[in-house]
Amino acid sequence: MNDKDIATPKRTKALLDQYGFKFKKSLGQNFLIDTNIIQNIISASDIDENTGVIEVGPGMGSLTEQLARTAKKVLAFEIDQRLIPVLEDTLSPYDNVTVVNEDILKAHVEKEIKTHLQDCDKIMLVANLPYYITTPILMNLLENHLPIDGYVVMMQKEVGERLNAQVGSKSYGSLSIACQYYTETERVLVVPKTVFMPPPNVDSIVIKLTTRKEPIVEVDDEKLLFTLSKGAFAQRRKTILNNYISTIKEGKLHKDEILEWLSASNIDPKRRGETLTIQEYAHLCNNLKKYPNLSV
Ligand SMILES: C[S@@+](CC[C@H](N)C(=O)[O-])C[C@H]1O[C@@H](n2cnc3c(N)ncnc32)[C@H](O)[C@@H]1O
Repeated sequence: MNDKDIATPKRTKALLDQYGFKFKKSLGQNFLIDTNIIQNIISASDIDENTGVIEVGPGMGSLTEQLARTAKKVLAFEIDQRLIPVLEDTLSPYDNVTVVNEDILKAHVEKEIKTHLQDCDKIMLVANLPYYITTPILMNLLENHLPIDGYVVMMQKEVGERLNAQVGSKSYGSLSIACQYYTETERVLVVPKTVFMPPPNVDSIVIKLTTRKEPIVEVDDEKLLFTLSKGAFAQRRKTILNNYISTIKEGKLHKDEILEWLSASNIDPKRRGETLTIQEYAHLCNNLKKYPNLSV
């Protein structure tokens, strides 16, 4: 770190003035202005000179420049065309960074990894995410089984708590199940609003997700596992039976079969979705095929 780092109020303001840049709230533009937080993110990421890093939303390059100093290569996706000349300027000292001016939800990420990061031993995704699309970004990358070993990502605190929630807790839901199916999750640090320009309206958290080498549960159909866990939380206060009566096609007609399926999976129909472990959802998922009338 040095006094020319981008992640300081002084340098960030100077860049904003130089480029006449105005933040777009709709793109989740809250830039980091604290080098300590960036250092914490980098340390949690276990990056070394053989690591390839993917960054979503480099902004003006505050995190990117520190990643470029630590990793072998950085591949950054930035949707906002106005930031491209700023990044060309701020990242000019580094020849190991590629900036792709694309929407991360539309980009062909796997192809870009093959083109730019194929000679890296390990690939990490490290980002201060645009909060309005945290879940689609992560789910898209996880569901497509991209070759990413882990993720260290800043997001809205409430969403981070849902990703990392344990069974039975208030934040536990279908997002916790989906994330924990693919990764081991860990809370890194809670971040105050004051380290951003402009400060966001919500608190933030950095979460680390380590991709599992082997799935935590064996299921015949991953999508069905997530559909069933979403269905169980359709109305949090309802029992699992009542939620499945409404989410399963013609569930009212086939209530007895739903009861049979729950019983064959050792699930008490009066339980609520938040009390079921991922192993129990996997049971439900693998048993469903025995009940041809029950489709979701
Ligand atoms: C929270 S800011 C982080 C900026 C910078 N990394 C920092 O920490 O200072 C989110 C960044 O994501 C970019 N962004 C928003 N939506 C995006 C998308 N769909 N694809 C790629 N980048 C996006 C924004 O333009 C912005 O630069």
